Amino acid sequence: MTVLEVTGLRRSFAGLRAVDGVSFTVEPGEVVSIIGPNGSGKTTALNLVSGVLRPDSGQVTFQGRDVTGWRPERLAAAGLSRTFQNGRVFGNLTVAENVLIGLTPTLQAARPFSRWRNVPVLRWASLLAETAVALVDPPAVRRELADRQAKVATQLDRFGDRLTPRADLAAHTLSYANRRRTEIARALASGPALLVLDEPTAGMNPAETGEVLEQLLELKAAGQTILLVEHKIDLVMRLSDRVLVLDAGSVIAAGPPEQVRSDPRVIEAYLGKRRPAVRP
Ligand SMILES: Nc1ncnc2c1ncn2[C@@H]1O[C@H](COP(=O)(O)OP(=O)(O)OP(=O)(O)O)[C@@H](O)[C@H]1O
Repeated sequence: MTVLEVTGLRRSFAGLRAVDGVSFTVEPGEVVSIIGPNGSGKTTALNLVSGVLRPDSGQVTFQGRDVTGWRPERLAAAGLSRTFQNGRVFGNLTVAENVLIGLTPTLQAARPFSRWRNVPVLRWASLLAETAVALVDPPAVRRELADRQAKVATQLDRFGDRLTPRADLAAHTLSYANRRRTEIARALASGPALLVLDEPTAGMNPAETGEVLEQLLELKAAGQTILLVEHKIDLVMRLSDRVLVLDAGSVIAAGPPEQVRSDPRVIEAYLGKRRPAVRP
């Protein structure tokens, strides 16, 4: 079954068409990258897919379900996790606690009636049940929490010795690259059907970028389906099965990396905009 199907997605800001009729699919096990010049609508497209923004029109179908307009936490529980362009971790929580948060959508014993959270009247019952369980601390919840610790360790180990020795440090003490790794580990913790990454190597030096690329290639080899926005073309070329090129909110090219790279419209979109307007 197609993991993600986006049809005719549109979103304007004060008359500016940031995303203007974008359609694409992501199949199981695929890595699909969205590239394009600055301001072409890449992050807005990710925000529409992951529920951070509501589309003006168009449809988002995730694993066969129409999820258009769903909030990010509901999408996370359904199996769509994402990271953000600037890296968002809770600075005062430890690295392990940050990753633990990523497991919240998968909790069952500790979050009874969590299905009711999306029903306006019943969500209070769900919150009350959660509070009661936290106060009583039954054995099933304790077992679930112990199981979570093991899952956190697995996620941290994914990043070699970058995160595991720092598991108990507050996230604000980490280097920028390690904060980004923590964010990816958190997004992966719930075992998402689709991992959405917004510029996972932004602000990283070439060595750090190469390391994250290797980790993403490992994830891909393990069958993880990924949708990403990225500016670093070498990484996109090595990682992607398909590349989607946006310009001024529209898809101007889509296909395998080599095909897209030599597409005259893509070269024009990139190089045309870099040419100085006035020559001395
Ligand atoms: N919340 C907002 N309010 C107003 N305009 C916005 C908002 N978000 C995005 N835009 C505008 O929409 C257009 C697309 O922005 P977007 O951030 O999606 O582009 P991008 O391709 O991700 O850019 P970059 O590569 O620089 O991150 C830009 O012109 C931007 O200024």
